[in-house]
Amino acid sequence: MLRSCTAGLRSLWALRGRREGAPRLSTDLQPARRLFSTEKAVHKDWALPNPSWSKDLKLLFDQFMKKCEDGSWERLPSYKHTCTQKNEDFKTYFLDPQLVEEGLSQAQLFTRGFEDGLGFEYVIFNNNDEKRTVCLFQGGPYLQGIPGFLHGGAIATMIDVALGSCAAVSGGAIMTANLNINFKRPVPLCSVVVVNSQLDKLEGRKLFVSCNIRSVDEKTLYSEATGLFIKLDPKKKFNIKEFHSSLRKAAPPLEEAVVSSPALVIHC
Ligand SMILES: CCCCCCCC/C=C\CCCCCCCC(=O)SCCNC(=O)CCNC(=O)[C@H](O)C(C)(C)COP(=O)(O)OP(=O)(O)OC[C@H]1O[C@@H](n2cnc3c(N)ncnc32)[C@H](O)[C@@H]1OP(=O)(O)O
Repeated sequence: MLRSCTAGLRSLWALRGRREGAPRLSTDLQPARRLFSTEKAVHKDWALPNPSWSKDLKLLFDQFMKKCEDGSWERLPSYKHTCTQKNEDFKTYFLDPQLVEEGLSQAQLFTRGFEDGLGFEYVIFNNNDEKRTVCLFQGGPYLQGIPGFLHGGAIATMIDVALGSCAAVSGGAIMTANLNINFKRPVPLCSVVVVNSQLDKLEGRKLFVSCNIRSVDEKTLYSEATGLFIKLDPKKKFNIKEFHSSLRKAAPPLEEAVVSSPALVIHC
């Protein structure tokens, strides 16, 4: 397992133009490169193969793309910056327009904020009739928890995204109210896993969903989870503008803020 991860890391370094055995560059330690204006204009769909995808991930991707041909399955696109109709609807109905212009200009989707192969590589396929989704996920080296394995928070994030997408297909604008996860086996870093999610029950505004995470050969069950997602009520707009401006008023100098106030770290 560790050997395959090392191989994965080696190919990732190769992709980034780094020679094996070369001294570690200080740039390797820096956070993922941030792009703003150009990417916003391009609206690249990130749920498509890139050179960091392993053979397993590409194979599974091709199999599901074949299933899409008769219309029973569809690939869900994924963007760093909001541009799907669902995201636009969310901003229109639930957020203050001024906040969208000012406060969210640098915002990007958490799971798409890493360079190719280093973080979350995934694609989600949806089967509308069966009310289920399949998420193909390869967790990169920046998602490490215990050496050689994925961080539990990274797994939880992927579960949230997979279950959330399954719920959003039926429910539209939704938010996670509850997640319950059983971590049964550690997930090897850089391996490919399959997250199978399904909508179990729809009760008013409540969507009950569940999923399991398995190895590609289906022999290993890594995790099982259930989630409750709530369809948002347009009458209850989120007033995060007030929250932001009250933070701005109370903001101490940055160095002080980073040390003393976790809320301000989020704000920055
Ligand atoms: C062609 C197809 C295209 C499809 C494209 C799809 C593409 C994919 C798109 C998108 C993918 C999405 C993937 C992203 C995933 C990430 C999501 C997140 O990370 S969300 C951030 C974390 N979550 C929060 O921060 C929420 C914080 N909580 C809240 O804001 C509220 O509590 C909220 C909105 C969840 C509910 O508040 P209320 O005021 O609207 O509703 P109330 O009245 O409180 O609850 C409604 C019902 O739900 C129950 N409920 C609420 N919370 C509950 C809980 N924790 N446990 C049990 N029941 C709960 C209540 O008891 C009530 O039930 P009774 O109707 O009375 O039966």
